[in-house]
Parts: sequence; structure tokens; C-alpha cells
Amino acid sequence: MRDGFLLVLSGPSGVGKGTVCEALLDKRKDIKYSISATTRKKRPQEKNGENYYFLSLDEFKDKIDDGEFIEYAKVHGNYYGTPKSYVVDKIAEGDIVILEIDVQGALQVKENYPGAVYIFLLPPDMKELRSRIEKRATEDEETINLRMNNAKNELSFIDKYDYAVINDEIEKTVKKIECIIEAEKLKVTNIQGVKL
Ligand SMILES: Nc1ncnc2c1ncn2[C@@H]1O[C@H](COP(=O)(O)OP(=O)(O)OP(=O)(O)O)[C@@H](O)[C@H]1O
Ligand SMILES: Nc1nc2c(ncn2[C@@H]2O[C@H](COP(=O)(O)O)[C@@H](O)[C@H]2O)c(=O)[nH]1
Repeated sequence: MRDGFLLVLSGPSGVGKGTVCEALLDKRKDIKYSISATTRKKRPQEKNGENYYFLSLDEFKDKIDDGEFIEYAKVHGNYYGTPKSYVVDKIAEGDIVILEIDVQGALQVKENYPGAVYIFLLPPDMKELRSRIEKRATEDEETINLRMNNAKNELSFIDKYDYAVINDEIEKTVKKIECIIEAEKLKVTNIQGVKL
């Protein structure tokens, strides 16, 4: 059967990527979460090494120079990147590794990791998207406006993805992503060592 693979999950800020990932990880042991590095300020409830690796700009740039990221991008004014070593190790062990990253990062992954699966998460509508970011209460008004503006640009990249999933109800969204995973595992191009 198919070896481990990358599952790239993108979508505008506040659509629910983190929430969906958490629910998927609770349900399945074959899915691992890639913890990103970022230069963004830590939110009060966040933990270094759990939500992100929080780095200074100099530390982040050193890691870029040392080739430690499989992708990185400036998103909403801060740098974010995916550490390479964890992803490579877990895929070799046969796990599915989720990358919760923006569209610029997803395009970089596409160049270097054929076989990754790309899912774009959509909100039911833009009003609901704003309401979710507001209710999360982690961003000030200016940042919310910036993220809402960036959302329009991100949505224009949807055709670069394999699947589009509307995140209306969490449980339904998780089920749909699990269906995608099962279908991907059964792709003829990915079946290895079939013995009849
Ligand atoms: N299906 C849903 N219905 C209602 N609220 C939701 C749903 N999914 C997520 N939320 C809520 O929306 C808010 C944003 O979710 P979350 O932080 O997971 O988004 P995100 O896409 O990871 O955002 P970011 O890209 O900024 O990290 C949270 O308060 C979360 O509880
Ligand atoms: N290219 C990458 N983008 C990433 C990565 N980790 C997160 N992100 C994107 O950042 C925004 C904002 O996240 P927040 O935690 O500040 O709300 C998020 O929507 C992702 O699209 C990464 O490693 N690479």
C-alpha cells in the first residue's frame, strides 16, 4: 500500500485549519502534525514547541541559510516555515504528515514533493470567516483587516489544489478529509507490492 505522504492544508486565516487538524490528530494515530517555525509573536495561550517554534528574525534567517526548511514564506507580515527533518523522518516511517501552511508555501512544496496531497479549506462565506477570526480574539482590528484582505488573494489560488472542502461543521469536515485520505491511499499509482 501507499507509503507515508504529505497532506498540505491551506485556507484563509480563521477558516479553521488548526481546529480541523486537532480533531484529525485526536482521531487518527497515522497522522502527524508538522510544527512550523515562525517569527510571529507568541499569543498568550500558545506554547513554544507545541503550537510553533517561536524564533527571532535572525534565528529564522540562519535556518533558511542552513537549508532547514522545506518551504518558508512571509505571511501576514511574519515569516513561517516548515522544518525539514521531522517531515522527512515521519514520511519514511510511513506516517501521513499534515502541513498547515499558506498558498506560497504550498506552491514551494509542489515543486519538490511530488505525491503530496493538497486540500484547500473554505469558509461557508466571508462574513462567517470574519466572525470566526473575531471570536477567536487573538488579533487586533488592523490585523483582522489585513488577514481578511489577504484571504481574497489566497482564494484565487484554489485551482492549484487537489480538493476543496467547505468547513461548515467540524465533524463533517474531518470526515471529508478522512475520505480524501482513504481515496489517496487507494490510487493505483500509489499501490506498491500488490500480491494476488
Ligand atoms: N466549523 C467551524 N464552525 C464554527 N467555528 C469554527 C469552525 N472551525 C473553526 N472554528 C473556530 O474558528 C476560529 C478559527 O479557527 P482556527 O484557529 O482553527 O483557524 P485557522 O484556519 O487555523 O486560523 P489561522 O490560519 O489564523 O491560524 C476558532 O475560534 C475556531 O474555534
Ligand atoms: N508557508 C507557511 N505558512 C504557514 C506556516 N505555518 C502557518 N502558516 C500560515 O500562517 C497563517 C497565519 O497563522 P497564525 O498562526 O499566525 O494565525 C496560517 O493561516 C497559515 O496559512 C508554515 O510553516 N509555512
